[in-house]
Parts: sequence; C-alpha cells; structure tokens
Amino acid sequence: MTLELDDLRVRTLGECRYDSPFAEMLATKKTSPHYVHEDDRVLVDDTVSVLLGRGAPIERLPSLEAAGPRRKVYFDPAATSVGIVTCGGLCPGLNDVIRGIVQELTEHYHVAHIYGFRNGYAGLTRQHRERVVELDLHAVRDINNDGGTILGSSRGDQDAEEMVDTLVELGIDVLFVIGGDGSMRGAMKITKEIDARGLDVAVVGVPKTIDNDLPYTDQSFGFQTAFAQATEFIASVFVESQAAENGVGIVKLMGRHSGFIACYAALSNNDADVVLIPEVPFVLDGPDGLLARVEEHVRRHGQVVVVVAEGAGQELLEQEGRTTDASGNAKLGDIGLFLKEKLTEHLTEAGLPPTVRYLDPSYAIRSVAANAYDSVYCVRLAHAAVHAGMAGRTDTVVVRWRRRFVHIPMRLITSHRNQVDPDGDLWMSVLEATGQPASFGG
Ligand SMILES: Nc1ncnc2c1ncn2[C@@H]1O[C@H](COP(=O)(O)OP(=O)(O)O)[C@@H](O)[C@H]1O
Ligand SMILES: O=P(O)(O)OC[C@H]1O[C@](O)(COP(=O)(O)O)[C@@H](O)[C@@H]1O
Ligand SMILES: [Mg+2]
Repeated sequence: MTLELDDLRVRTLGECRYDSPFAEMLATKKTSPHYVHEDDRVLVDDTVSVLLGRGAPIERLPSLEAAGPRRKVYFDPAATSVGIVTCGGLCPGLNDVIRGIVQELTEHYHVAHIYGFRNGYAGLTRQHRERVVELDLHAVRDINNDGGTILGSSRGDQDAEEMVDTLVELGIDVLFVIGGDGSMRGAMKITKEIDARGLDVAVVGVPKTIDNDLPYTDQSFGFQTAFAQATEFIASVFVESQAAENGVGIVKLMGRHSGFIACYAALSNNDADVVLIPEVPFVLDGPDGLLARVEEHVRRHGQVVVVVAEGAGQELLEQEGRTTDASGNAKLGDIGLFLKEKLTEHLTEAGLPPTVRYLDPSYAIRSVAANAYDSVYCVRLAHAAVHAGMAGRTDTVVVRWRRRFVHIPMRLITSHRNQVDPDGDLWMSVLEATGQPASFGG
C-alpha cells in the first residue's frame, strides 16, 4: 500500500477551545531535535532513496501528526468522563498503560470520572455494565508491579450498538482502547456507531501485542519484556542439551503470524542453532532440509537448539478443518510437538538417538510485569493517548514511529501485519548468528 499524505491525517471532533493544563509550559518551548511542535509533522520515510522516489515537495511527503500535549483542548476537562478497556491476549505493560492514563487524567486534566470496563469489550455490554469500576490514583497506585491487567481482558465478539449504549449511559466522552488488531477493529465499529448517532465521543487506541505484529509502530510495548522472558527458556534447553548425549533442545514461542519473539529471543543469547518463523516456510527432508541440518549439527557439536515460533511450519501439519478462537483468530497446530517427534525419529534412524528437551513457555512470557524499558514506553504512550483524546482526536491510535510519538488513523494499524522481512536485516542477523541457511529446502 502506497501511503499518501492524506491517508495519514487523523480525525478530530472539532476546534480545541478549552485551555490545556499544559498551555503555560508549552508557551516556553522551542522546537528542537528532541521536541516536535504540535503543528509540526514527523516524516514516515527515513531513507534518501525512498524520499527521492516519492518525487514530492517536502510539504507533500507522507508525514504524521506529532503526539503530545496541546495548548488548547477539545473537551472541557472538568466536565469530561473517560472509559478505559483492555482487550485480547495479555501483554506486559497493560497495567502501566492504565496507570499512566489514570495518573495523567487525574493529576493534570482533573477530569470528572474515569471508568474501567471489566474483561474487555464484554464489560461494555448490557449484561456486564454494572461491573464497571471507577478508577482513581489509589486504584492504580502500584499496579505496574503486576503482570496482566487489573481490568481483565477477553476475546469474542460484542455488539457495537450495545457498547455505545453503555458509553452514552455513563456519559463517556473519551474511550481508550488498549488492544491489538482485533481490538482496533472493534474500536472502529464503535466509532462507526458513534458517528451514526452523531455523538461527540472520541475513541483513542493504544496498540498492544507481544507478537509485535502491528504495523506503523517501532515495536509494540511489552514485546521487549516478552522476548527477554523467552530468552531464559532458550538458555535452559541449551544447558540441558549440552549436558546430554545427542542433546536436542526445542523451545516453542508465541507468535501466530510473526516470528519477532523467536528472532529476538534467539539473538539475545545466541544459543539457538536453528530459528523457524512463520514468514520463512521450511521443508523437513532432503539434503537442504531441516532434518539434515539438525543431524549435521548434532554430529559436529553433540547437541542442537531449535527455536520455533508457534505459527511456523503450519503448512506441514495436517489439520482437519481450520478452527478459530472467539475473536476469529486462527487456531494453530502444534509445531513444537511435531518437531519433537520428527527430530527424534530422524536422529534415531541416523544412529544418534537423542535426548530431547522440549519447552513451551506459552503464557509464561506474556503474563509478567513489564521491564523498566517497557514501563517507560508504556507511560509515555499513556500520556500521548490522554493528550490525543483530550484534544478530540478520534479513530486514532498513538504509536512511536522512528522514536517519535505520533498519531495515526486507526484503520492503518489494521491495514496489514508487521512481519519479519525475509529480505530484511533482522532475518539476516538471525542467519548470521545461527549459521543456518536462508531457508531449508530452498
Ligand atoms: N473484526 C472485528 N470486529 C469487531 N470486533 C472485533 C473484530 N476482531 C476482533 N474484535 C474484538 O476485539 C477484541 C479483541 O480481539 P482479539 O483478536 O482477541 O485480540 P487483539 O485485539 O489482541 O488482536 C475481542 O473482543 C474481539 O471480539
Ligand atoms: O490468549 P490465547 O487466546 O490463548 O491466544 C494466544 C495468542 O495470543 C498471542 O499472545 C497474541 O495475542 P493478541 O492477538 O491478543 O495480541 C499470541 O502470541 C498467541 O498465539
Ligand atoms: Mg491480534
């Protein structure tokens, strides 16, 4: 998809007429390499070749609205009520984002009410409406020390009309949705219903996913914490496989469609000899196949460590009728167990009966509290989301793009998936670190 400047303009509910609590502080600020003025824009592209290829004058180059506080805001802070919802799979940092939003709204904007919806979009339905909780500084005081989300989360479809009824009933002016691609699709349906009724309600998204599969963002929050956790499991199977006769360590990591966790975790401790990701299909048999590589490695080094993303090699698994979860996400076959079986069979036949150590850390990598780096990232995203919502931005997501916090139209975040580029430098680093060929079986 070729982006034009007009595709990148975010929607706003109207003119900002109320004084912002940040007006005084902003009045003294000068634009610098470290501060983007609210009227300035951030370029999408960062290479000379791409910019030249655009062949457009600077003011027409694709660019993004800078996030951050405004001098004037759209909503009258004292009369504003806000809702927060967390949806989809867990991700380190959810509590940090909730806390950051509540603190910013309370300490600076002094809004009237902050409501938390329980268990994802389900909490906005008629059935669960009474479970809504009012959030204040006390409620979020030390929640950042815990993994998960104090609000709970869920998958599964909900009716947009019913959810908007809830927003109306509670008098919500801004809804913050912290979630992944599915959540943002849900948020767009809510926005559509808000528009159909002519309501003055802003919907602002904070993108969440441990898989790092959302586009137009440097890296999603929680990803760094998740892959750091994954690293520990790779280190374990490395130690185990090293101590065993023909030791084979296999670690299966989350990543439905994108292998970022597998790549980063493998690079982090450099113990992996083979990394398998959904973006690079592989074959088992033949001289260039995976089995031959594993056999050769075991012969030469007495052990091997394989890191596999859960979405890798799905084409090799027999699945009767693809199934989906409550949100419509594809349910995957178990590539980890499949590999365990195939490697054991092959090495045994090759006269190298293996000792296999198989780990599937699964939820253990995403249920932990955010590390310090992700916590900083989360609080900054939370601040950006609050400023965007108070300034009346809607149908908008706050992201960090090339280290700048910016606003993007919500539909862009669901427009495609961020994936490891087999031609890109990340995959090249993995190949360099593991010594594996660009692909198994050509
Ligand atoms: N196409 C869609 N339209 C409306 N709601 C959706 C859509 N896809 C997902 N959702 C809702 O968004 C929530 C989270 O989606 P899910 O895919 O489970 O997680 P994530 O947001 O992390 O991708 C669920 O309640 C789901 O029903
Ligand atoms: O939470 P569930 O339903 O078991 O789903 C597991 C999936 O959730 C993920 O953590 C991603 O979740 P999201 O789509 O909610 O971001 C994947 O890595 C994993 O495949
Ligand atoms: Mg998703």
